Amino acid sequence: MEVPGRGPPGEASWKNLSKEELENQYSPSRWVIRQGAEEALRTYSHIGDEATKKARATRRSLLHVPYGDGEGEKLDIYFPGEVSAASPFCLFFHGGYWQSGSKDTSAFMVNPLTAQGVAVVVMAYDLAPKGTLDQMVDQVTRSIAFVQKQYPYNEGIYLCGHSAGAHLASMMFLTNWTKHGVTPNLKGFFLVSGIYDLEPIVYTTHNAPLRMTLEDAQRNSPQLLLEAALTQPSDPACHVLVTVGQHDSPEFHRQSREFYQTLSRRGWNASFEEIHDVDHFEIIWNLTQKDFVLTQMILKTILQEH
Ligand SMILES: N[C@@H](CC(=O)c1ccccc1NC=O)C(=O)O
Repeated sequence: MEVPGRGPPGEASWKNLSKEELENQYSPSRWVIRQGAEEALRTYSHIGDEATKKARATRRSLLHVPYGDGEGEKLDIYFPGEVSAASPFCLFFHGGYWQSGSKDTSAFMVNPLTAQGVAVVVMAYDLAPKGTLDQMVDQVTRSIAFVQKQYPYNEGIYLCGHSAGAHLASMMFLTNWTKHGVTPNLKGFFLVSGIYDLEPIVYTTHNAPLRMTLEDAQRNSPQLLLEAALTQPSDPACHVLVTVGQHDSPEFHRQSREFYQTLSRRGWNASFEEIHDVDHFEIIWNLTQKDFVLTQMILKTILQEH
């Protein structure tokens, strides 16, 4: 598909980018600085794989728990050492442009969080081309409702998503929970290097398996939906941390900044942090480290509130 008509001159708009430049801006691996693109993607999978093996070997867990009837609708729950149904829960949504990644290689944050009394849930959703954006959003919604029903005495549910996973988490700002029979005890969002306006993606090669039309992209863009919504935050105390890596591309920076601004205007208790000296992948794989600045921000937010 051709990139649509150019935006107004002078306006910093993705519509003024050439097709090649748009592809570049939305290819995170081309922006890593310490490795080549391929090597960065391999390191990301390797660290995810090792972190998951370590989490499964050292933490009490429930693996491949069905949250729905679909074949792919499974999640893993990792518990803190002190077994208590009342701990806070952090749900992680992996990235990979809605077409790659797996819960079985995404337990990055499990060890440092469970060590501090936080249960971590890593969920799987149906990747494209099997799953559509609408289905993935529905799966994420149902996985959260499932955790709330299983652990009604939780001390808060926190959502953390990376890249495409941050998009899926941020669609929850717009969920009407009534048809799910439960309102989750949502206390915070950690949105990491996310995409909140899907329209530019329609014109990149990433859309080949997704097959999003412009309407699909708009219906699934929290940036547009929140701008148009008349809704207020369901819980004004619920904290939203929008973060982006210093070495993420300018378009990723713009997406995060604009989404943070919209959340603030809509009355959400939001903050924005550019994480120093990390790229799109380091920002997540460093969550395996308890001393990483973002791990500390997440822990501080969760532990302050209960
Ligand atoms: N082919 C993509 C891969 C990618 O974007 C990605 C890989 C792993 C986790 C998150 C990613 N980005 C967004 O979801 C790239 O250019 O880096």
